[in-house]
Amino acid sequence: MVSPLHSNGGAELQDDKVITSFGDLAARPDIRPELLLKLSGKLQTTLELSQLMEIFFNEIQNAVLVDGISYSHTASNLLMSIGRTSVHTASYRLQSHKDYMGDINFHRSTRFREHELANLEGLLTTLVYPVRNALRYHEALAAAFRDPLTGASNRVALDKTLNREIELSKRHGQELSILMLDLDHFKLVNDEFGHSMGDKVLKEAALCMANCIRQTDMCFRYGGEEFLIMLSNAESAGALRIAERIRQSIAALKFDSEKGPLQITASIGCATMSLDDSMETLVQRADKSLYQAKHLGRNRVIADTDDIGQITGKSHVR
Ligand SMILES: Nc1nc2c(ncn2[C@@H]2O[C@H](COP(=O)(O)OP(=O)(O)OP(=O)(O)O)[C@@H](O)[C@H]2O)c(=O)[nH]1
Repeated sequence: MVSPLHSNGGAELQDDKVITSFGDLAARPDIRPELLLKLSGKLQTTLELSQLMEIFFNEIQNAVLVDGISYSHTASNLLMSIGRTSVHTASYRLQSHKDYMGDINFHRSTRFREHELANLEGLLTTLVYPVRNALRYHEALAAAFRDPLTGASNRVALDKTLNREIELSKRHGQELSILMLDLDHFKLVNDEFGHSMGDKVLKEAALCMANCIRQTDMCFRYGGEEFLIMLSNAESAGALRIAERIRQSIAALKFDSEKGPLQITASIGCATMSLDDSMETLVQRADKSLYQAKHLGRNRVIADTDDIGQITGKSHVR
């Protein structure tokens, strides 16, 4: 089902003219079945949403000229646009039974005529099932890269992402830092408060990390109670500030249980990329700093700030 949200909206409507390059609109036939068939066939060739939208955008030009298309599905964090935006917009919601499948906007510098809107609606019906399949594919992919307990990205995602980010940072001469974080004495939480409290603590701690970093940064569950946080565009002083913010916000968490209140702490090791770093050496240095933080008494941040891989023992605690 395709539901129109509104059409030709916006404060800047300029005219109501039929665009001349479209020829004689009155004589133009409605969408031919062959076009729908061809479009449907092409839309079945991919499960990538961006490719679907690109195919759709290119193919519909044969029936209705549009300057651009934008598509969004907020719950899946999907937002994409093809072509350019313009003052006139026709907006539709894609829905299959009760499944919401996103909003699509058509943009054009001239107003859409009624029969063009009817044509767009006809064309949109070919998009509904391909978009539904693409969304399912996207969800499956996202789930494969996410740790189900904490919602943080998993190790599979880490290998892909951190390697790429290191390469990009080197190419663009940008700083990159990582934090290795380990919850302190976490075994005691499980042993004294039970495994489900342990799980709750892990979830809340992961939320703290997510809330302390930028959208371009990423948090990965590295192992049981160990996390790796990738800070793009962050030099060592910035990374230390973020690490300290995370440490404090985890230390401020309060949990209630039948066995009484519970508070936890975390130890964090920081490492900032140098030009000869690989993913392995960068992680190793952060890990060494983390080890040092544990060794020095936990609940602290230690940075490996030099280029030769020695731990400086720099501690920033409270
Ligand atoms: N509840 C819960 N516990 C987990 C999970 N993954 C790992 N753990 C537990 O985390 C604990 C980690 O214990 P240790 O490696 O000894 O570390 P620690 O007690 O935090 O001690 P330090 O790191 O030295 O401060 C183990 O008891 C694991 O069973 C999980 O998904 N849920």
